[in-house]
Amino acid sequence: MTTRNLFATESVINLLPFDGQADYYGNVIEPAAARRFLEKLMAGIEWRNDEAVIFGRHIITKRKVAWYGDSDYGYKYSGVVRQALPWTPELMELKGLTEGLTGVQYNSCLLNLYHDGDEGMAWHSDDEKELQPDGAIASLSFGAGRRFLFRHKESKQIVEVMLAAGSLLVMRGATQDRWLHSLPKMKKVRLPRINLTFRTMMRREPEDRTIATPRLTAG
Ligand SMILES: O=C(O)CCC(=O)C(=O)O
Ligand SMILES: [Fe+2]
Repeated sequence: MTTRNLFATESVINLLPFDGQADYYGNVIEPAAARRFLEKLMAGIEWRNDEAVIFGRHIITKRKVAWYGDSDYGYKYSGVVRQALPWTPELMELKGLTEGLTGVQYNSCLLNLYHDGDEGMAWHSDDEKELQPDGAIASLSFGAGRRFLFRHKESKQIVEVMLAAGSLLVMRGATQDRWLHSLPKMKKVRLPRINLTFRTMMRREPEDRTIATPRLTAG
């Protein structure tokens, strides 16, 4: 598939005014290739509803998720340990592209499927202890353009970006420590969006190979 590998780094913009770095690379995948990736990911990923027990209630989200990674990762969620699924060819290709652009190696990918604008993700930080501290989290978007917000934990300052199909956003350094982020609902959006977040998990002992999934949130 055609991807734009040569990318002018001067067109990368850090969206955050302080306390972190959120590099928006804009579109790194041509529109036609981004559409093909969307179709392949829609059909080829083992999507499942996110679920958890919160305050004793069993919650199932409309949003779907999937977890892929190097062979030996698992994560524990609601008392259930799930294994990372092995990389698909599309995910390997996108991982390679992302690694080339960001200069970081990733060992896992959390995928989100928002069927339409009624689904989103509430404020959170990706600061699970199993993630490499201050490690980069690289987010590729396909399908419907959606708003993505940052909110500073102390000043409450908001930063907004529109995540277009084929675009790359990389959160680095102190970003998770100092800022929350969210994907607000957009009622007018009727088309699906798929988001891939490449992450680096820390290696753990075999009996303790667990990671946390992102918080269960709206959508
Ligand atoms: O869908 C997005 O762009 C955000 C996903 C996200 O924040 C996450 O999976 O932790
Ligand atoms: Fe996140």
